[in-house]
Amino acid sequence: MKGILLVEDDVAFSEMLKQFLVRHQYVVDVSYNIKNALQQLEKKNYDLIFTDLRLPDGDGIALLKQIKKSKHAVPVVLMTSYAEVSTAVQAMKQGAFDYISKPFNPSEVLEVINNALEEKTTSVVPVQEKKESTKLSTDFVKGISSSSKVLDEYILLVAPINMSVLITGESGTGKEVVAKTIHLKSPRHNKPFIAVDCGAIPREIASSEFFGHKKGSFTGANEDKIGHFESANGGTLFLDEVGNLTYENQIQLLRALQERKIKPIGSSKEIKVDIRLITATNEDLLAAVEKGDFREDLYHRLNEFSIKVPNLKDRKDDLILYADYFLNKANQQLNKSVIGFSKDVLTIFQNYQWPGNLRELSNVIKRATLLTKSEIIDVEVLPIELTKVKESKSSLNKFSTKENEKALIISALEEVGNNKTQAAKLLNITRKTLYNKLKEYNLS
Ligand SMILES: Nc1ncnc2c1ncn2[C@@H]1O[C@H](COP(=O)(O)OP(=O)(O)OP(=O)(O)O)[C@@H](O)[C@H]1O
Repeated sequence: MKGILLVEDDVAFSEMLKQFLVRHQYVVDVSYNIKNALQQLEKKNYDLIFTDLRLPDGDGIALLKQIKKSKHAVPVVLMTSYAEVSTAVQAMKQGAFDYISKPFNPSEVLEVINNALEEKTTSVVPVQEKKESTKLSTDFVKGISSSSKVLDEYILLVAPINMSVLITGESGTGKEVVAKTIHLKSPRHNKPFIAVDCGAIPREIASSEFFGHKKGSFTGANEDKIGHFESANGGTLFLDEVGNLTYENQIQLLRALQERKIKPIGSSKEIKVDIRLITATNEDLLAAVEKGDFREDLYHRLNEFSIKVPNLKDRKDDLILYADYFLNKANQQLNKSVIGFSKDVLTIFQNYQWPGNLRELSNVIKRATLLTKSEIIDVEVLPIELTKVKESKSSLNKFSTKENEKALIISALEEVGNNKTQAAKLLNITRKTLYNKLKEYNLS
């Protein structure tokens, strides 16, 4: 029987989930905090870890990082509330297998577990091998749509020039891939490319993360630490989610960029640094400047050249190209040999809005590749949000009276366990519109 470690401090909830998993033939241990979870992991080998994002002595991402550092290649699934989904997406970048939002849908829990366990047994790339590979690769696939062509042109134009580049675009459009490609096409390509997620750094340690510190300079500084600026020296520093920097960090960043020098915390010596800065955001930074949340001088310093990465829904000509690319990648990762997509699947792909952009496409294809038992990916292995949107949309067109709209909203809410965000997605309307309609129809 497969063993699962459940890390969750809500005792009632963890007990309920444990019972559910035990009923499905898993052996389950529960830890209520990170410390205990790490002790458990020392004692026993688990097949899967299910961890809450918020724990009394840290967050699930800290636990994830520790596990990834250790020799156990155990998949980690994060449990989040809906408000934390963007953090969970970041966690997946750090190596989490998947995340699942509370309240849970039982079949979703079992599906995620099956995927994670299957992935563990079919994975063909040993974790160790991945870690040791230091060569940076981007796997940048050039699109064929007109907006992709403009994107490629801009990348080639700016790469050789030492300008700061601000990359904008929705989440999952490929901003980090664009940043790496610029670095690889620049004269700095043999030097480090350091990517930092500004949204994931706790504000108390941000200065030390950027500029480093000396041993003993503050409680917990047990050894000297090199900051990201110094690590990126000679190369490129990529700051993702730059809009999340605190005002204080913005000032420090601006100073470092202007003076081209940094001083680690607790050190009296300044260090010269030569970095090229690339930043990315999915927020409207100009609006943040207008509101006074982001410094205007820093904005101009970062935005010497800007590149907007288009949404997937605006480059539908590229869709099949990327779908094929992600299918090949999934085949390699999962040791499968799926050859393509059914016609219906391609139609659904073309009609879907892809709010999660290329990342969502990649995830959908990976899951479908894993689930499919035939050589062709067909509709039944697509996640519900893709297939239901089609149905809901067509029924929305058929029924335009208020009564039917009300019925449609009720059925969408029932389908997603009353979760408003998911229901709005299903109905293809914004959450705000959904709330307005709930009020209008007295459906609280
Ligand atoms: N041009 C591309 N060629 C191949 N794969 C791509 C391309 N663009 C994006 N991807 C893939 O899509 C996924 C999302 O890309 P990436 O992480 O760069 O997006 P992002 O815009 O930085 O996301 P976020 O805003 O959440 O940080 C990754 O798996 C990436 O490998």
